[in-house]
Amino acid sequence: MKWSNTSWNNIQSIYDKIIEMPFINQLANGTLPLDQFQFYIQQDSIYLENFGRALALIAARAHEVDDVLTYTRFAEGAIVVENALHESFFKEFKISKTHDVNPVCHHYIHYLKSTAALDQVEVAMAAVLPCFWIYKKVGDYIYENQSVKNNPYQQWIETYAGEEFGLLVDQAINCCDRVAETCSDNQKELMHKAFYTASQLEYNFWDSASKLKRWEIE
Ligand SMILES: Cc1ncc(CN)c(N)n1
Repeated sequence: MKWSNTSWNNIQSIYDKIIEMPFINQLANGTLPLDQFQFYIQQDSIYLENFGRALALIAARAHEVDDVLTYTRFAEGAIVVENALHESFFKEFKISKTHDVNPVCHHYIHYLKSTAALDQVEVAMAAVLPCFWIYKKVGDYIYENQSVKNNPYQQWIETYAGEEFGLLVDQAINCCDRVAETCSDNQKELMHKAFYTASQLEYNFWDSASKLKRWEIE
């Protein structure tokens, strides 16, 4: 079995919980409270910049030149393309920029950057994979189960359900499968663990937005 199939099987229960989350269901039917979406986009904008930095670190450390280019493009995509979408959300939903990073976003971005800087590069590739793959699956799930017209969050849905994003996701999955072939069983296990941890963080990221979760002490 491919590394990616085993890894997805390991996180299937997390994914099942994600698509049952009120945040995801309300995003799908357009009823997500505005303050939750605003909070999510504020944190996600911080997340994307740092996700881009983690991807650039992976690019610098990749063994194959093709992977250097691929992860450089991923980094550019996270900062330029996805963040451009956020810029339009900032205007449309009257969101103000913030530098206040909430606890989950803080944990997630520092987990990705430290993994990208210090762990084996194959493990870092596995750690960033849920950011692609889970968003694609969630985007597709929402797109296929849409029941409303004029959903205010339609642009978000179309970004992640779109073909363009799907091609990037396939590249990220294929890269992990290819590098996993060069790894020992122990290293592959570390890749699985990184994929699992980042998937837990994806769940927690949405959960923290639905609870508008800030630091207990500010
Ligand atoms: C937290 C998070 N994870 C993933 C994505 C999709 N790149 C995102 N925008 N935000």
